[in-house]
Amino acid sequence: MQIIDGKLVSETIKTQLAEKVLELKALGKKVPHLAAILVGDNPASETYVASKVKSCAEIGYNSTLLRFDAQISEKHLLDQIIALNENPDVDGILVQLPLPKHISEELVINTIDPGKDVDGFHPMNVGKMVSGLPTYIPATPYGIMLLLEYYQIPTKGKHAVVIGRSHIVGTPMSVLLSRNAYPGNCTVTICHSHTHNLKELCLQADIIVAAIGRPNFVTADMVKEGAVIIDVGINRIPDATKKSGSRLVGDVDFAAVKEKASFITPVPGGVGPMTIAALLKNTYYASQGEKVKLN
Ligand SMILES: Nc1nc(=O)c2c([nH]1)NC[C@@H]1CN(c3ccc(C(=O)N[C@@H](CCC(=O)O)C(=O)O)cc3)C=[N+]21
Repeated sequence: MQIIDGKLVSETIKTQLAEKVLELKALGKKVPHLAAILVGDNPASETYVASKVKSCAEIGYNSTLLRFDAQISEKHLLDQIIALNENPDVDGILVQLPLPKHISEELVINTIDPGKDVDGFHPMNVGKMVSGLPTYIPATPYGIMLLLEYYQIPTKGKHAVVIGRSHIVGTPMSVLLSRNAYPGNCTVTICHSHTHNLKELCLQADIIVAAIGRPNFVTADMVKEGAVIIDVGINRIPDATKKSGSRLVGDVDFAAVKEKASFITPVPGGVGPMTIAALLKNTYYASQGEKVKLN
């Protein structure tokens, strides 16, 4: 069994991007600039946005963090996005989700210039991804594809079971795993809350992508010997032994499942850091007027 080191791979990618920034600087060109919008004071969102901004600084990108309180009007938020769309110095725009209930996520995403939509959530970019055209790929599935490639994990003809059908992870992941390229060419089963025979399907899986948002959802009795396990979960659970009073766990019972897996991503240190690395790659492409080409 091999533990997939997402922290290491993300650092490798960040080092490559930092070198590209130095090249741009040497040519007297502008460095990539990511603008992040954070609405409200959800502590998890604050942590994620802070680590995105910190990663930008580490590799030499510019970043702007725009913070608004939860009561911001939808109109005012949309005006901010339009200003970023029109600002030629800004290459990538990220609106941290979830948003307060009075703001339409759909309207917000539709307002972002598709050329600056480094999250890959705009319907035009989703459409391109589904059509197999170069575009910005949502950061979490993109990060997982980069991990599969880095570890040279075989995917052709494999049965991949994706648990969860969100627009951010499960749906794009299933599209990417079934595309005609490497990584890809999997036979994909996408499971969700209405799936009856989840355990049987999982037992047939060569690759399981768990993106449900429930701690210890995938247990050892659901996993075939030698399966590849990708854990997208980020669940904070109470832990009295920790100073913070809580600890981070994924959707997979890591301790038991790792005994059966051929490859497994830990939480933390697996998919999470890769989400940030993939976002930074998208931002680089956006700054160069390019789209992501998955090999
Ligand atoms: N518009 C938008 N784009 C996003 O990409 C987006 C979002 N909204 N909303 C929330 C989710 C979540 N997300 C994570 C990023 C990094 C880690 C990460 O670095 N995790 C570390 C640990 C972090 C910790 O200790 O809390 C790890 O797994 O090792 C996790 C989760 C991006 N998201």
